[in-house]
Amino acid sequence: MPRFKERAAQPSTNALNSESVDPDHTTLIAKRYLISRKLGRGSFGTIYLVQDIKAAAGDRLKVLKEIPVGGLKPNETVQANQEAQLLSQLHHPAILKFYTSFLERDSFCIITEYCEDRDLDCKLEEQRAAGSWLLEAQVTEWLIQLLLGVHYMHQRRILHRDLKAKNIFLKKNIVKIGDFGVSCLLMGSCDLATTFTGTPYYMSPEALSQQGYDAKSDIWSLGCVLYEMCCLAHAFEGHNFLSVVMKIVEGESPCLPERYSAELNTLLQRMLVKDPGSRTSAAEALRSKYIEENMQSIKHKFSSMTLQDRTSGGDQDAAQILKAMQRKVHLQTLQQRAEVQKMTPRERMRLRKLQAADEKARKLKQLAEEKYQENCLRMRELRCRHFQTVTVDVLTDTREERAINLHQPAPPLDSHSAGPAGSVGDEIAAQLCRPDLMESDIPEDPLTAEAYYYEDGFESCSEEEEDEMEENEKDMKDEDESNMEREAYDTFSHTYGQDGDLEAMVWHMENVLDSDPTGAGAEEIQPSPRGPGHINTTMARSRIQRMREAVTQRLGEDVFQRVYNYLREARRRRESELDVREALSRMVERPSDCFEVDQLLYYEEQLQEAQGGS
Ligand SMILES: Nc1ncnc2c1ncn2[C@@H]1O[C@H](COP(=O)(O)OP(=O)(O)OP(=O)(O)O)[C@@H](O)[C@H]1O
Repeated sequence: MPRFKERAAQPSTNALNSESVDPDHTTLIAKRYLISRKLGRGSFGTIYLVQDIKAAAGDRLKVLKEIPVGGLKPNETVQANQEAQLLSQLHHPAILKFYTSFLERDSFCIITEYCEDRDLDCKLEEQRAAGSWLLEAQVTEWLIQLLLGVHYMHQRRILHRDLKAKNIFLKKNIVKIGDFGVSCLLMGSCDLATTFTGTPYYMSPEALSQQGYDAKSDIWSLGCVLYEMCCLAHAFEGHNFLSVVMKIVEGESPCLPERYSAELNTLLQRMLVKDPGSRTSAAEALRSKYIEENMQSIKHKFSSMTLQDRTSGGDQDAAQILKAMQRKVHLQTLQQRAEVQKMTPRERMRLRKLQAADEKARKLKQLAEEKYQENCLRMRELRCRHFQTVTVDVLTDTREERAINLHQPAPPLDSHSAGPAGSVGDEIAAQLCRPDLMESDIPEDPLTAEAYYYEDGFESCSEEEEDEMEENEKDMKDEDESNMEREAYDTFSHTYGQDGDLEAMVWHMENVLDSDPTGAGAEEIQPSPRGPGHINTTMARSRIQRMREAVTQRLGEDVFQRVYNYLREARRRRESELDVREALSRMVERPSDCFEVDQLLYYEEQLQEAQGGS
């Protein structure tokens, strides 16, 4: 029984069960997310629009994907959290931002960016309904963004496994691929992820014939999306699950209609090559002449759009200057980066240590300055108060007492604090200030504080430590690059809001266009095959259960059971597609409605096999 139904029975305690459960929208999830409304239901869980009350204004709308997981084992949770941590560190304008994930009341929750313009599937449906086509310029613009996003993820060894129009979102005409890397995170085992998350129409021949899944399989799916953008229909259609599978594995790849250029069609053919070894990669596709030429013009278009936005209602010169400054900062960063890359690992490590020391010294100096100012203020106050006391004493004390007060200064504390001819007030103030100094151990003088840190901290790094650190050099370099990307992305998105995506896209296009044209160093790293991995049968079962419920609802309990029993036997007897279609048309009005029953049987078979093999 899925969680949602269980939850509906106890509305007062759950915010995640339906649109109406939390009418006041007052229940906080994970202490920061307020449900605004339900967006839809997917094959794994339900999607909600939420308000992140801890986010900055203007950045509050996010999406919560709630996936019922039942009793996940602790090791499954740990693995999911590690994967989630990795995904949250990725930043690309064409990749739907994955913020975080957590477990809440037996549900695995994922928080992502919200795309108000819905998904590509909806967009294509609108075109179909209006009887119109997408212009090639629009198709190419989206395709380039998709290739950039896929290339970025493949370089980081992350596969999608379920690329389809429904997983591509639109935000102010920028496309964003959702659920990248999420299938493995949910399924625990990547093999099982391919089987249970892939959508048949987009699955590659090698994935369907169980010959493995790699980066090229994602490219096949992207080819299917390209075809769909041009023809508003699936690249491989069929009346039932098996006929679609047969067309993908054995049939001819379709061509684009003549209203699209031969170059775009050639690219499609390269993406739909049956043999994954001969199929194009995202990096190769991005280096093709057709894509490069279009990328140049899209880059100029995006650059001028951001410039225009900033100039509307503002000073054009200022925007030009801002743009030039941005470019300069970008170039300086690249230049500095190039210089750093020329250094030996040891030099780079020293530079890093110096930079870290500089930063700490700067902070200490700032702290010392603040303390210094604070002490000066307190000294002035004390002097002032003492002066008042002395004045009062002068009026009230006896003559002898006055003599002690005025002519016998207190013994100096030490040469440092007493001062050459310190007055009584100075001495008392010094005495009172001293405990502060001893307490913090930070020299009062800002310059001394700076030197103090270098003496104390920097030299304490031994050569052995340096050697050890050198081993981590590559990891740190990768981290640096990823930090740079994140900083660039954060700067773009925080400074320019929606424009940030355009700016970031231009930045990524420039990187691809400026990269070595021979392709050296641009090779995509094949995603690392994971070990056998445990099989998250809970997720697979939950996926099957949800599918069964959805089909039963559509066909009705009785019809579903009849179709299910018939298809199971027919598949076992290997009946021909024609016989199956005829038999199904006697049971239901539209045999195509049984597509998912077929798929369900396939899933059940796969799960049984996986369990037997695990
Ligand atoms: N980040 C998002 N921004 C806006 N709408 C979203 C977002 N994520 C999902 N949706 C919407 O929520 C609904 C369900 O989405 P979800 O991705 O779970 O299901 P799906 O794509 O239909 O199926 P599957 O689970 O097989 O991918 C869809 O209508 C989708 O457009």
